[in-house]
Amino acid sequence: MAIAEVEKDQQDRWDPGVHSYASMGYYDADYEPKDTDVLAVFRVAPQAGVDPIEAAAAVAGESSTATWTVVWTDRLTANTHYQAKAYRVEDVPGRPGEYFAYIAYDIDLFEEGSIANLTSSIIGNVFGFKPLTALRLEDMRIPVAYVKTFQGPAHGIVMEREHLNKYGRPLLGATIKPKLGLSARNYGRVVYEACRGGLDFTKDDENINSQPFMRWRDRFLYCMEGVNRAMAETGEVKGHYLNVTAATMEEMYERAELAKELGSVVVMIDLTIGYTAMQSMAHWARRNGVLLHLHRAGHSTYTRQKTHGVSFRVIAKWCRLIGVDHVHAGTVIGKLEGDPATTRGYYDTLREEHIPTNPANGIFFDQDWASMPGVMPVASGGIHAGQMHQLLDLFGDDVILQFGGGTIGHPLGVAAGAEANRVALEAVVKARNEGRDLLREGPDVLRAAAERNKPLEAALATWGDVTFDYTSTDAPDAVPTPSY
Ligand SMILES: O=C(COP(=O)(O)O)[C@H](O)[C@H](O)COP(=O)(O)O
Ligand SMILES: [Mg+2]
Repeated sequence: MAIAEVEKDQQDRWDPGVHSYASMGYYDADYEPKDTDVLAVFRVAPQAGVDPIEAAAAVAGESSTATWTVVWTDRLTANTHYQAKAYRVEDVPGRPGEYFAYIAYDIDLFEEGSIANLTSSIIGNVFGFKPLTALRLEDMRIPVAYVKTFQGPAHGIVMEREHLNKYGRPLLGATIKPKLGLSARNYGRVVYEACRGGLDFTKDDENINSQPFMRWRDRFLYCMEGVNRAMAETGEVKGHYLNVTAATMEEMYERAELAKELGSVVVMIDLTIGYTAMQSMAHWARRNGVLLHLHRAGHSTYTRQKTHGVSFRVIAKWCRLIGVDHVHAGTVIGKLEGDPATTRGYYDTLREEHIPTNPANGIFFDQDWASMPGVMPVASGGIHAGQMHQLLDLFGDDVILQFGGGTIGHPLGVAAGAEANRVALEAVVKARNEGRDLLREGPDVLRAAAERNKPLEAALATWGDVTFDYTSTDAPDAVPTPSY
């Protein structure tokens, strides 16, 4: 069924049959969004011949109350109240055939504190709608009234630093490699070496759960042995993100309980477990005083392409509401996708209290978090000590810098790899605090530190020139600041 054309649709709103979504009230250019509305901006690519306004109205309709034909039961409801309204439709600069559709949803459409419910509306059916060739959810404004119905981060950045007693610098971590195949005792040895060498955290990889080569209970025991020995030696709080991702909630709770009993300061989940499971684990983490790390496993399948899917800035917002303490948010300079401006937008979304509209960073709406604590972003994926000055310049202090290969691949061993990262970090933080220009002087600062530290010297010699220079797939469009 083709969607009817707006201008030809002269039927009465309640005549049976198929009307344009616009004429049914899902487009209203005069609508003034209320402070309590949930707002969304979609990138809409209509099929040839489909009017962009009607496409936007269809997105509003299919993501709120509408179906393809008039239904008389609408008249049993306050239908104009419940209808989402597309209130602005604009060309995307430089991208013919793509439009930004701004849509307002009344807060009454959503269950309090439920990302499952929010997403079943906003990204429920509409991405498969035939009149569109592609659709992308670019950004959302979550109104304070709705923010207040969510728990938010189990602890947040401030409390995490207090638990760990670590201030004034980024935290350091490493993902244990190889990703799969190590036995539990060897795995625990890597944890110990990396933590005693100077890292704050080590981490299970996203696909480490409970496989035949290493069952979860054995992993937990040997990892915590490594963490405890490293804490005793260094006098610092250390942690290993014990991944509790499993097939059922019951199994995840069982694993998390053992992690807590063994004294772990942190547990980990993967995005693949789904929003409801993430929320359950965030509540568990708050109740039990254990930090919650989230690996965004799988996100690139729907975040990376500019024309279809969901921007990671929206996923970041959902994660803050859900209540994780850490989430991977990109490195810009590492092995995985990350446009600098777009990535900055993710970091702001996770950490700041109030984020103003900023099209240069892909931020379409003002977002007020109403004192909800910030999430610690994690920069991870193909980074090494030779980039420490760039990482500090890009992300500042409230970030976890994770070097998996860049610790465990060190030619002098795992502890040396960790030490190289810690020495590099402390050298660039000191230089920054002395007012030196990190981007210009960073390489000299690192070289000077390497003269007094063999592990850093070896790290720079091994990886100093390694970069991943590829074109980003998701740079922001040149959008003028909206004035909704
Ligand atoms: O295993 C790694 C990194 O290993 P290494 O440090 O050896 O490259 C993580 O899974 C990625 O960082 C995920 O990507 P993102 O952080 O972008 O979600
Ligand atoms: Mg990984």
